[in-house]
Amino acid sequence: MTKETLAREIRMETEAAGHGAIAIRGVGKSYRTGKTEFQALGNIRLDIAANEFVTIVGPSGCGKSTLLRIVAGLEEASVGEVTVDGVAVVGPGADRGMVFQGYTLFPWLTVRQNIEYGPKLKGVPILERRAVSNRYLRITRLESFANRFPKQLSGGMKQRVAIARALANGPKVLLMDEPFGALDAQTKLEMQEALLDVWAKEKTTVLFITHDIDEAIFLSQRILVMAAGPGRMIGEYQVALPAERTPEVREHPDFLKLKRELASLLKHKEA
Ligand SMILES: Nc1ncnc2c1ncn2[C@@H]1O[C@H](COP(=O)(O)OP(=O)(O)OP(=O)(O)O)[C@@H](O)[C@H]1O
Repeated sequence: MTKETLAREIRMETEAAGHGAIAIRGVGKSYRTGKTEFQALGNIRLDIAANEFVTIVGPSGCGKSTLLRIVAGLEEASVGEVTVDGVAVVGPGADRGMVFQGYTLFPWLTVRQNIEYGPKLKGVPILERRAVSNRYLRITRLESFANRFPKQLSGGMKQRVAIARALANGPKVLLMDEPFGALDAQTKLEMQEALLDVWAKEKTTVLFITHDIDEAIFLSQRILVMAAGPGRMIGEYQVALPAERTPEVREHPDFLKLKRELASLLKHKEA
């Protein structure tokens, strides 16, 4: 190996390692209502590697959304710090794309205009913007709907536009809070496969929240279980399933075993 090749490999590895790595360091969050203080999150410590797909599950009210909003920079931690590639999060940023439940599309803009909205705000020239929207229309299989308005789309399509719009900003991290919670069962399965496809192509880091254990196992490389009082991590599971998640993976003995373990842990916590 020549010196140049070695230098290039080291550079590539360093760049890959520094692309969307999240560090959550001693994060806590308290809310004050009148004289009472409520601790929504305890002392959360968590490292998410660049390009990792991590899902958080846990009972309602355990602080999943609060944690995600802190990583997004939409809410401030009471204590502790979050960094992305070593840079402290102090507010929302284009390095972190967000997709939430429900469709936060601009109803007065077409699908293409919704996708190009972020790049346009950043002053990306029209031809470049067009190339970006073409890429994400293709990846999310929405090419023939580019000129439709959101109200002319199905729920699954709208959610695909929301994902395409988040990706069009070139985020290193995709933060998803129950993005498929409102979809019917069949569309949800299609969206899960579409998301894995996008993730494989775009190499973003994904932090995903869901109530659906099947969804968590199907999508993730790692699953974290949270409990309330105050919100904290009580379990961590590596998902040892084939990297390529075909529908058959749902019948895999390891899938079913993990499903039973997670269900039992969550049931115990909610009792
Ligand atoms: N702005 C706020 N003011 C006061 N309390 C809040 C606020 N936001 C969240 N909480 C409380 O913090 C706790 C965690 O809320 P959070 O929405 O993070 O839970 P969650 O795990 O995402 O729940 P769900 O699964 O139902 O969405 C809850 O008890 C909630 O009532």
